[in-house]
Amino acid sequence: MSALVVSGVTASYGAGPVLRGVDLTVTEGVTAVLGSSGCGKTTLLRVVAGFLAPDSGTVSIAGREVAGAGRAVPPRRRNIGYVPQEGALFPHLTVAANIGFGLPRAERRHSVRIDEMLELVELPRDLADRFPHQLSGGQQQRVALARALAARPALVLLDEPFSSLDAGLREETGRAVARALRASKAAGVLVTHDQGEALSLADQVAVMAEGRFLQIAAPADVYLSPADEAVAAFLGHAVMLTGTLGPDQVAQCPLGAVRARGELPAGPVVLAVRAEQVRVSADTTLGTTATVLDVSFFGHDATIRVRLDTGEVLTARTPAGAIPLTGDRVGVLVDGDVVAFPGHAR
Ligand SMILES: Nc1ncnc2c1ncn2[C@@H]1O[C@H](COP(=O)(O)OP(=O)(O)OP(=O)(O)O)[C@@H](O)[C@H]1O
Repeated sequence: MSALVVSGVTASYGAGPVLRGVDLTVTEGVTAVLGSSGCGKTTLLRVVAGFLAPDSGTVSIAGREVAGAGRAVPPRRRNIGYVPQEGALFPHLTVAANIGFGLPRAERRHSVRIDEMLELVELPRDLADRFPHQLSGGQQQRVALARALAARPALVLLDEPFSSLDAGLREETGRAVARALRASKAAGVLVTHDQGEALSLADQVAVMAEGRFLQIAAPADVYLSPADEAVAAFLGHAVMLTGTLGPDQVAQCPLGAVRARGELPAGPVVLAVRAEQVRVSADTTLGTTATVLDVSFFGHDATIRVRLDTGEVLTARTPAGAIPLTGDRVGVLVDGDVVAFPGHAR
C-alpha cells in the first residue's frame, strides 16, 4: 500500500492556481520535492497535511482518502508527522516532553518510548531533561523528527528542515534524519530547494516547477536522464547549446563535435552540457578557444566561467590544481556523452 497518493491536485490561495495538476505516489523511503523558491512545494505539503483544501483532485494517506470531493479529514486525524523549517519545539517543555507531545496521552509518561525515539534519531538519553535552547540547531531538528515519529505515522512531511543549519551540520543531520525515517518504516516527503540534499538523501526525487512535476524518478535518473530541458538546466546547472546531430549520434555545436547520449533522429538538437563535463586547458590548440571570465575557488575544486570565441558562456568545474586566471586564453573540451533533446528547426 502506498503511504501517499496525490492525484490531479490543483490548489490556490484565492488568486491564480499555485498547484496545477499534481500527481505523486510515495510508497516507502524518502521522496524529495525539489524546486526553486515559490514553485509550490510548501503548498503541496499544506494540502497533504490538511492545512489547505485542494480545489480539485484527491489525497490518500496509507490507503485512506483524506482530501477529495467533499471530504476533508482534519490534520490531526491524517496519521502524519510534520517537521517544519526550524523544528518549532515548544520552548518551555523539555526534550522528553516535546517528544511525548506527539504521543497519545496515556503513553506520554512512558519514558521507554521517549528513550526509543531518542535512540532512533541518534541522540544521547541524557538530553531528555534539557530545554530546546540548550540544544544545537541540528539536535533540535532531530528532536522535532522524534516528536513527529513518536505516534508512529505512516508519513512524515519535512519542510526544508535543514535550511537553518550550516553546511557541515546540515549534511550530518540530513543523513541521520534519513536513517531514522528508514528505521521507523515511515515514508518521508522532504521539501528542499537544495539539489545536493535531494540527490544524496532521497530514494525518489520529484522535480517541481510552477506548480507541476516535471519528472519523478530515482536521483541518478533525474540527473543522468533528465526528462526535458527544464530539468536538465535546473539540476546540475547545465548550459544549453544548440547543435546539429549527424546519423552517427555525434553533434556539431559551438564546442565542436560532441557525442550525444541516447538515440535521437539526426537534425537540430539542444545539448545540456554540465559543468563537470567541461575541461579547460592552457593549451589553446585543444578544443575550442575561449577567454576566462572569472574563477571561483572552493578548495576541493573550482568553477571557471569562460566565453567561447563564438560568444557562448559556460562554466567548467575542475579539481583544484592548475587554475587559469581571469583574462587567460584557454582551450575548452567536453568529457563524455552529453544529454541531448530534440531541437527546433530554424
Ligand atoms: N498564504 C498565502 N497566500 C497567498 N499566496 C501564497 C500564500 N502562501 C504562498 N503563496 C504563494 O504561492 C506560491 C507558492 O508558494 P510556496 O510557499 O508553496 O512555494 P515554495 O516552493 O515552498 O517556496 P519556498 O522554497 O520559497 O518556500 C508563491 O507564489 C507564493 O507567493
